[in-house]
Amino acid sequence: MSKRKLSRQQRWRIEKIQAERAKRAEQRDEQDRSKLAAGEYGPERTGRVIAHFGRTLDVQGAGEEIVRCHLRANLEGLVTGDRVIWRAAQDIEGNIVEGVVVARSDRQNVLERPDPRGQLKPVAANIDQILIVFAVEPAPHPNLIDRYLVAAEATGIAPALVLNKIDLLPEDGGELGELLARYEALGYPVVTTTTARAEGLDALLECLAGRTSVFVGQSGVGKSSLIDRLLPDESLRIGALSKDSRKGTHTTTTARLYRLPAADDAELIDSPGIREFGLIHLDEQQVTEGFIEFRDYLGHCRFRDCRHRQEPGCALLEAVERGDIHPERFASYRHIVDSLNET
Ligand SMILES: Nc1nc2c(ncn2[C@@H]2O[C@H](COP(=O)(O)OP(=O)(O)OP(=O)(O)O)[C@@H](O)[C@H]2O)c(=O)[nH]1
Ligand SMILES: [Zn+2]
Repeated sequence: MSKRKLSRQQRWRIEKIQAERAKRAEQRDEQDRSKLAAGEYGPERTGRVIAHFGRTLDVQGAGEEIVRCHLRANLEGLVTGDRVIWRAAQDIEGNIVEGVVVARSDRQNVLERPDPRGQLKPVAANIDQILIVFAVEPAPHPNLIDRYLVAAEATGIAPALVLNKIDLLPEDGGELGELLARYEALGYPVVTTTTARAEGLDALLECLAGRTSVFVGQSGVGKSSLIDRLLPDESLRIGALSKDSRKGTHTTTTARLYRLPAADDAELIDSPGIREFGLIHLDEQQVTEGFIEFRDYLGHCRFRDCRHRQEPGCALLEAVERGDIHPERFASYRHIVDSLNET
């Protein structure tokens, strides 16, 4: 009895909070509308979302300025990396004090991850490449690299492989050298790095230049260390935050975009959610198409519904037989497909 009463009370409270929140949003939107109508906001400008906190965003304009903006009520689901149209409010001296985002530009692509209820939610947009980081220690399992590659291929964002901790690599390159050569032969860019030497990041900087990248990869491979080295200047990182967002830094786990002026305006988007990206759920077709060297053969099996297991006339099995598809990649494909049914 008392339990029911309590839950009704709780429900009432939740409804009340939601109603208040909606009312506040409506009021702010009303204010924005009248300010926009009164010309209190300046002309439309383009910008990029570099961090977001609910309905509040940090937007970087064409210059270096970062402006705390809020959203028009009709705009939902903006994420870090989105390109937006915004308008600035200025104080009497002409300094931009805040802004309002009025529209979102079309996305080139979007990275998604499941929320706690298992529904896919966007976490970042307009990314040029996914850097899959692995290391000499802990040694990578080829399956895991393939899994990341498949997940990257499914997003349509170009993957590249980064082998870190090459200071721990034996002189002859060992097995990893062979593994890298295999991925290079498939056409994937491969970069080797170390945070232990001054010049260890040169190749990485080159690969980052002029583009927007995200780092993904298993724990302990050195993603944080690489990012620390790329953004050595603390102020550069904090520079990505406008004044009041600094207070709330630890309360947000959303993605953040960093600019690296030293590398031809390379951009990095980082967040714990993105780092776990390889572990998203995929279906069998996505996995099959995610092995890029299979693409030439798909559709050429004798049976249209071929599962590429032991069917006669399977174009993939024949390609493995001929040595056109590496047996380890094929084994890895099997392994990943089989694991789909376990989750
Ligand atoms: N020898 C060597 N060690 C490195 C290198 N880069 C990073 N490490 C070490 O590897 C360990 C893990 O590095 P992190 O940067 O925390 O790894 P991470 O990928 O960010 O891990 P998560 O935060 O768990 O995702 C640390 O002890 C680093 O000091 C490297 O190039 N060479
Ligand atoms: Zn087949």
